Amino acid sequence: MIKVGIIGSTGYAGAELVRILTNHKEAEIIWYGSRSYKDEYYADIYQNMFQIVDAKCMDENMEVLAKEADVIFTATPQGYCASIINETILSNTKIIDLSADFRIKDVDTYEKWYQLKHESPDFIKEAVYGLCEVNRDGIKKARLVANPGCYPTCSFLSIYPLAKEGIIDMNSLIIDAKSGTSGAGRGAKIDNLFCEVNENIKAYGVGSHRHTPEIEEQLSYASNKKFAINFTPHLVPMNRGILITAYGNLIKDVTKEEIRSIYESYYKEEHFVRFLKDKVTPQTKWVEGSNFVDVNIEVDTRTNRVIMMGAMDNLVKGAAGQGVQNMNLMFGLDEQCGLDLVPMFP
Ligand SMILES: NC(=O)C1=CN([C@@H]2O[C@H](COP(=O)(O)OP(=O)(O)OC[C@H]3O[C@@H](n4cnc5c(N)ncnc54)[C@H](OP(=O)(O)O)[C@@H]3O)[C@@H](O)[C@H]2O)C=CC1
Ligand SMILES: CC(=O)N[C@@H](CCC(=O)OP(=O)(O)O)C(=O)O
Repeated sequence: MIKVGIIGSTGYAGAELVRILTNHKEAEIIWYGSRSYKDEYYADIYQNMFQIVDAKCMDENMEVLAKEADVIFTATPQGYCASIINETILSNTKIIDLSADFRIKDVDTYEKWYQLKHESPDFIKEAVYGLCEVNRDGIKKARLVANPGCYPTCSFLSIYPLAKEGIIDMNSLIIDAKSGTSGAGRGAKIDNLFCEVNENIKAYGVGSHRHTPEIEEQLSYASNKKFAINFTPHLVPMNRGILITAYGNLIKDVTKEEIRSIYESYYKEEHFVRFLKDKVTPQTKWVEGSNFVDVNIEVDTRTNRVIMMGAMDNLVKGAAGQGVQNMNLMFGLDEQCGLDLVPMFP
């Protein structure tokens, strides 16, 4: 059994880790980390876990936890993981960080976009970006995995085959993204109050969202080019889900059928990426509660652009599910272990 500690187990991403790992046959949660609910029963905070989880929350003590746990998930705000990590911890356990602390290789870029001083820049080089579909071999050997961001995961997997094949002008890329409010976490914020979100839709972080450099960096590795994109997220009145619609100018003379066969060849072995049938547009409801990313494309011959679409559950493939997928790889398990989550509908 893999012994798992979760720091931030009372947040939305942490709670989703608890939900998934509770059903994982090879893993056992030994530490429900929380500062605010120390010594309280986890199931008193999340009553959906009544008679399922019979454990109390514990304040984090990384030195002790690192000795007891085989892997620690940090489902904590930006800056936390970088503030606690050290060689002693990493020589005792593995870390899967759900925050952005180790996703961006250039420390100045991280500090500029996150407005935070990075407290452990020495570990950035070692961290493996935990996008299993592209970094499988590195993840298997990693001690520290930077779990990708939710918008970057959905954006990247929707665009990756065309970036890799050099079929679109990367500088022409525009990503329009939408997210449910669980993406903003459980902390009380005026922007996420019912009256602010319900019956409403708005763009935010326009031209300045912190996921922009993460998407650019990962797509630059795929395309082998440096470029700048437009990325505009929107907050929509639903609990879960991310929808991406991306636009790029075609720079090769290819047909839609050829593009479809490229996607099919990239994703035919990828269990969690479902390339949909022609004309079927991805929907957040079709992936809710699951680790799937649904992807499709359309070619607009009138404008010579390809339109790339993706849908995903931000808390599963966008956070906890991807984290567990990484854990499975790091411990030599079947990548799908514990992730046979059938999407719920309606
Ligand atoms: N929500 C989402 O869809 C996604 C989230 N993520 C990332 O996952 C991480 C957690 O996000 P999310 O669950 O949404 O956030 P929440 O605000 O819902 O949860 C944050 C958790 O961190 C704990 N916490 C807060 N401050 C500290 C601190 N200083 N030290 C230790 N623990 C702290 C809180 O618990 P307590 O006060 O009980 O200790 C809480 O459990 C973030 O880095 C986020 O960017 C990534 C992808 C998607
Ligand atoms: C709706 C909403 O507010 N979403 C969050 C992104 C989700 C998240 O937690 O960011 P990471 O994936 O980088 O961890 C935001 O825009 O900041």
